[in-house]
Amino acid sequence: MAKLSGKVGHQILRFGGNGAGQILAAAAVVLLFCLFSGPGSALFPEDEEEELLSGGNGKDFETDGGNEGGGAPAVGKVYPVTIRWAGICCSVSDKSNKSVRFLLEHVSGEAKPGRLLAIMGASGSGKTTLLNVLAGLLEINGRPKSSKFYRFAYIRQEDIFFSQLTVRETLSLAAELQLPNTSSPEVRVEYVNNLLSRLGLVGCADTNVGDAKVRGISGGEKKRLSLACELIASPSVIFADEPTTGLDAFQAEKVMETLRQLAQDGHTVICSIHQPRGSVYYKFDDIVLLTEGALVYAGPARDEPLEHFSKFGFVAKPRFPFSRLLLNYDSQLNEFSFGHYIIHLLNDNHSPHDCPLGEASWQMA
Ligand SMILES: Nc1ncnc2c1ncn2[C@@H]1O[C@H](COP(=O)(O)OP(=O)(O)OP(=O)(O)O)[C@@H](O)[C@H]1O
Repeated sequence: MAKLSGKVGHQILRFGGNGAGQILAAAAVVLLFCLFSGPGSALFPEDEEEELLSGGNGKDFETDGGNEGGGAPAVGKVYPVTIRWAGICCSVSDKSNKSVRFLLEHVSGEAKPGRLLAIMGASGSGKTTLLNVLAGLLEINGRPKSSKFYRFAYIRQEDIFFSQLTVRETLSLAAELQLPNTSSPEVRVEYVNNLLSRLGLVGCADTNVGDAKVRGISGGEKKRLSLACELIASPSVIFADEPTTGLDAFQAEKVMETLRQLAQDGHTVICSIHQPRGSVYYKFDDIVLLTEGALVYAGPARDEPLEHFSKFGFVAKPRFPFSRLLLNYDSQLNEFSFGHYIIHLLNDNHSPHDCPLGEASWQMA
């Protein structure tokens, strides 16, 4: 069984001030970019990790494709990577080590290149925990976090930028630090222009990023700028933790459309999401549904989960054309979001502990 070793991640740092302080702050930002934003996400094979991690149920975490020849892949080239996981467990113990709480129990699934996978479930169901396990930020089945055979990007809920740089300056700085020294300034400028265009950031390219005090670009633009900075390292896999949190419907849809586009460009994209609107939900290719750390569905998105659950006698009614299946639970109308729909099913008939491998274990009482 896994022990949750705590989250490993980038630090959140803010800089401000004027004059010399500003220059020092900018220098600090450059240094921090080197430390935290460089091709740091790009991890390459270590001999001891060539053997795939193995748990009680056999292989529990496995990747196909990637950088098989070893060494860094060429900049700009995205190597297709499939990630499969089975029997993932994750637990935390209290300080005295007397009681153990399972955050994930025997969770399985698959993420493929060219497809956008959403990890869905109610608040506290284990979405971020699973994302962190898959991204190698937590221990897996009691073993230290694994090295990856491929480049990956992790987009956090909080966006970390130097507020007084423009979008173009932010990307140029990231490109300066991440592209090989051999690339000429002209190549880097063209690279940045391409990224601005690909991520829909041309219109705000010369706007300051801004912060809570000084208005800058919108939340959705910040999220797309985060993606743009990460894309410089040509990640095979993109992890995004709740990428639509805090965004209005329009911006949320634009961010998800960008992620869908990146999947179509060959990246394997995995995001966690709490309660997507119908218009966002229909961008997903695959979903993993969790409740209380247990898997209740892993497979194609769209109408297939509904068909799956209808086999067990559960039917969700549409309310709006663009948000069917995906509403908050409304006891008067008896309509459910996916998360609540599944919790209802579990509470009535099962405990999550009866659900080791999703589909196979689902039987109506
Ligand atoms: N380091 C930790 N120590 C103890 N409990 C933890 C730890 N990390 C997560 N948890 C607990 O595990 C459960 C799942 O957390 P997680 O953040 O994965 O949920 P989530 O589905 O992403 O929720 P949300 O949608 O609210 O972000 C929660 O009850 C949380 O309190």
